[in-house]
Amino acid sequence: CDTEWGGEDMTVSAEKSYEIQDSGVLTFPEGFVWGAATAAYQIEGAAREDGRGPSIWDTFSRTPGKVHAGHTGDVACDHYHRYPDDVRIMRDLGLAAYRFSVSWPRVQPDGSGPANPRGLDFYDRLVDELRENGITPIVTLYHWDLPQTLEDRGGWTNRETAERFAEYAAITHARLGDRVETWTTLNEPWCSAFLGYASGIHAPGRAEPALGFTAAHHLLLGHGLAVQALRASGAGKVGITLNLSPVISDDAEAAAIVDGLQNRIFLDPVLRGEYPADVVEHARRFTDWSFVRDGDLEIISRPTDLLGVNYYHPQTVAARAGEPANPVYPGSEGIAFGGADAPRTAMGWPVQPFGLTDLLLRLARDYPGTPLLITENGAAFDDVVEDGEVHDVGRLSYLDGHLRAAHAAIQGGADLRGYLVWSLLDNFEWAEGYRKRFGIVHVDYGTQRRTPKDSALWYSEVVRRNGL
Ligand SMILES: OC[C@@H]1[C@@H](O)[C@H](O)[C@@H](O)c2[nH]c(CCc3ccccc3)c[n+]21
Repeated sequence: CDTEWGGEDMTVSAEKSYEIQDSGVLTFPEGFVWGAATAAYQIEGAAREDGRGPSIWDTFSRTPGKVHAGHTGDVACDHYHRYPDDVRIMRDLGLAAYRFSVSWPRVQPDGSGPANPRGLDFYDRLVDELRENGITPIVTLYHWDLPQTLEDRGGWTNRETAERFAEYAAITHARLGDRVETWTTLNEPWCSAFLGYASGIHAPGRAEPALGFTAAHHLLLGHGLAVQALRASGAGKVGITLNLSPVISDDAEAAAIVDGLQNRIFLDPVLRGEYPADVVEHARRFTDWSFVRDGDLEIISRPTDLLGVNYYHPQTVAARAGEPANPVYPGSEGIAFGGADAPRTAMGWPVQPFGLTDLLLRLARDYPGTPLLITENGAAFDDVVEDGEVHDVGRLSYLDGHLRAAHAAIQGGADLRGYLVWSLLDNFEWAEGYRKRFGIVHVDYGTQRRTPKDSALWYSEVVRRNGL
């Protein structure tokens, strides 16, 4: 594959530097962590129960036209009440770990001030249920459900939100830290900033390119302040989860712009303590970066113990004169997106497992010393329940290919510690609502019946064997 990286000469040789083994037995390292991932707003429901306050996704999903068919997270998978059943499914599948997010508006309904004890009580119950079933909890503190009250004050475009986030982190760790060892601060700040504030595609639905950069910085500052708060509270392992995509292009300049806006704008501040110079320059037409204050980058780059990697597919781009900017990549005029020659998932995303190997090897090369954890990888396909079974061959094949790609990266020297499939359950897929299913377990939203799909049964075998 001819993958171009941005910045220094990152061209991966045209010849692959690795081989994805597509047959035979593959064994993962001893202690490799196998699990699944979800997020609060996507599965919990109970949107107004036990004192939970409104989040920007409660507001956004009620805004006409923003979410498919006006779907909301009011009920979702009713996980708030059905979590014992869901934990039992994970136990029966033999999963070792479960990544879930804590709902900030459950813990602090207005995003600040004293904790709502009943909100924390739910996570107490969940963590205890997981540990009683031999499953390690991995907590995401922020998976997009910002308390609406904070958005009313500017949300992530307001620096104070970063400070509120650190307070929320401290409160949550104080309650759960004796039983939760692994914490990630943010899930995908790129989505929060560039889907939420630059393009309006996600909550809070603001569409001003400049705000994407301001929000990105305050999200990163919130990450750094939360890391400080977690360390002060005695946290074990702390990290951040980023959605990262290798960029495939014949045009090095287009590749560098997209790689910078998607990947390096977050990787470099967190792992190198600086914004990439080419991105700073590129964004000058939108922002003067005056929101960056002395000392911010030192806070943002506080040492962490792991990097959560969410990978779904590469970005294929080409230079094309006259192409309008892609709103989630401010300043991308003249760059055409898409065009990968590959099978597609139900999201229209290309199935290109080699992109995961390329990504992991690039991280190992450019950001050495940071243990990696695949915190999300998975696929949506249109599933059908037939006689109580779901033969999701497309998803099973996607997962098989990506596990082989992950194994190739480990063989190539990547320090990959685990893999968490997205997602345990079919759930609320943001702007797509419930029409896109990523779960290895099917959810009938009318009855709330769970049905492990063929991919779940296959994955359970992979976990048992620690390999393919
Ligand atoms: O779209 C599948 C999953 C979401 O359900 C997760 O909540 C989120 O963490 C997540 N990130 C990505 C890649 C970035 C992306 C997210 C949403 C829409 C388009 C791209 C895919 N996913």
